[in-house]
Amino acid sequence: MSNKEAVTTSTHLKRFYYPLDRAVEKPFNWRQMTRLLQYIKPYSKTLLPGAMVAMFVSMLVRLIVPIMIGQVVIERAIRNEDRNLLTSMVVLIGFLYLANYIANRYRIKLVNILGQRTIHDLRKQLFSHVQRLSHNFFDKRSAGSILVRILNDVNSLQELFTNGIINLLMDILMLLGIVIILFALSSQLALAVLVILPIMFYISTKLRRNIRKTWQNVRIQKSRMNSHLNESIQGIRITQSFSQEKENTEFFNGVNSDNFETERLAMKKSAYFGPFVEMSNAVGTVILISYGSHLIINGTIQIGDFVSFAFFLGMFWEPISRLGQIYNQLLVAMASSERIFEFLDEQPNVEEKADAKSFTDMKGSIEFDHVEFSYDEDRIALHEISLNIKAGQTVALVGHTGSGKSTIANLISRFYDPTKGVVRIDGHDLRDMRLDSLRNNISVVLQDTFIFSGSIMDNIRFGRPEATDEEVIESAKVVGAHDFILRLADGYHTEVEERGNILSAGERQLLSFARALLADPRILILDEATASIDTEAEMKIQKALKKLLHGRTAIMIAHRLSTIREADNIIVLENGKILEQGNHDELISYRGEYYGLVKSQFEMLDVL
Ligand SMILES: Nc1ncnc2c1ncn2[C@@H]1O[C@H](COP(=O)(O)OP(=O)(O)OP(=O)(O)O)[C@@H](O)[C@H]1O
Repeated sequence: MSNKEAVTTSTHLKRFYYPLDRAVEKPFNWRQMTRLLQYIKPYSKTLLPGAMVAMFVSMLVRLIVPIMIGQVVIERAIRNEDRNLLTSMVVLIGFLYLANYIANRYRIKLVNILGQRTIHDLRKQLFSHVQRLSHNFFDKRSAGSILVRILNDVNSLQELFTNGIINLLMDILMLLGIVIILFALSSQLALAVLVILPIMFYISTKLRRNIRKTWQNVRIQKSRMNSHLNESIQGIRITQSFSQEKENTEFFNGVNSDNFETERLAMKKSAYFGPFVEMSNAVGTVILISYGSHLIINGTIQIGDFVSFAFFLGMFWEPISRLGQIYNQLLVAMASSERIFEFLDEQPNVEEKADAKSFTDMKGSIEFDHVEFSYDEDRIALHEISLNIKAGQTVALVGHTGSGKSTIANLISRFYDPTKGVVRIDGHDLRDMRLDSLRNNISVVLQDTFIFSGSIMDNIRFGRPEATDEEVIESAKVVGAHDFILRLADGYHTEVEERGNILSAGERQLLSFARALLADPRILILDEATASIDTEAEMKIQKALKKLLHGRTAIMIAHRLSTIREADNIIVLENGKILEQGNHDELISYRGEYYGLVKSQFEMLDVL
């Protein structure tokens, strides 16, 4: 089955399929390989030397023993019936094999630790780097595709780091050693036996390439299945609410069957390889026996050499077949590492200057000075925005969906930099300031509050990890969350699973207020939650809000008139431009867009 076939079997599943992560392997590239090897460098003085010594010991034993058997045991001890020599040789060979066993165990242990450490380091570096990247990086990618890189791509390097690199070295040296010895023992016999090598190489390369392709398909299918599962579980509530379980199951069955089919094919093809290597071995042995015995009879070689030769020939196919496997690993590693390095080379758009200053005692005045911004080159999200927000003021941003409200909030937190113009806080251009000192002074409360898995206590403490339990409880009391928290099974220690599904929308909102209050920011950005909250909860939230806003600069993306009315300044946006601004009374008397908005809300209430 070709790549294309495998991918299009379930065409309805295109959405679970990340084009970025398609290439499963890439041609070998030295520059990339050198970069990969850098990850082993920290262990070049600790784990690597031990593994190399162990590898050499084991190689030496495996090369010496067959020679000892041929030259000493057969040609001297047996031929001369020297029992003493025979006994000491048996003991010596026994010891050598024991040394080989110890060296192998030691090598495997060290190489495993080496592989795991490098993978651990790489994943750590990748995660902390990705975490620092700017919002625009995440805008362009699905969470699934980022997940695939941090998990699957890094995993696929593990095999290379654990066994691949050391085995590669060992197999190349071993093969070289065997060929030299075979020719030294009998060049005639070596030539005769190795005649099948090019044929075997040709067939095995073809076979391997074919097998590799089928495994590529398996990986693509697995990646799709992961993505589908991820989306299905995350979106289970929507699926159930639209009664789409049956369709969803059909989707899953589709991917599952594709996965089964490709895996079955891959297994079937892989099963040819082992017997093929054995077959080559058998052909080699037949040539060895027929031609070798002829050479013994006419006295060209001795029996001892013949026996050693047979031993080495038996050892010859193993490194050859393993080298093919390592080559595959290398190609897969090339594709994975290219994607990993692409992430690592990605620089945050929002950069911090080397001499960036910190805010000390931020007051919280905000200024937009002729700010223009676009997410994409072809669409401007904010046009020439100029506004002044005094420290401690509450400003409501009002406007139709897509008018640019969240964009303004994003620029204040410096999740993006303006394309033109300057955003200032306390008179400082944000681009001159340290990001942590800016964001430590800002709390963002989003409409869809993100609750992390952990206890209620941990979740409130998120913005200020050093806060004491008493401080957490106090902030929950201030925003009126204390009562509902006490009603939960374990109070503040109740475990809320990822996204806080056990809490109601209003409770989640109160929790996020407590979180914001505890962080004690100078600037608060609130994306107002609306629809899901009943009147009683809304009143509670309004009360909580008052406490939260007290003494801070607040930017509210407001939908409810009750909130907007209280704001010191209301900014009405349309298509990224400021249409009008002023307080409620001023804007009502102006009878513009805002007036229309208020009127339509009242009309709606009348209808109700
Ligand atoms: N990450 C993004 N990448 C590209 N375009 C974006 C992105 N976020 C928003 N936009 C676009 O920028 C414009 C302003 O969006 P913004 O989110 O600021 O609107 P909003 O007023 O907050 O809308 P809403 O009330 O629906 O939240 C819209 O046209 C939107 O499509």
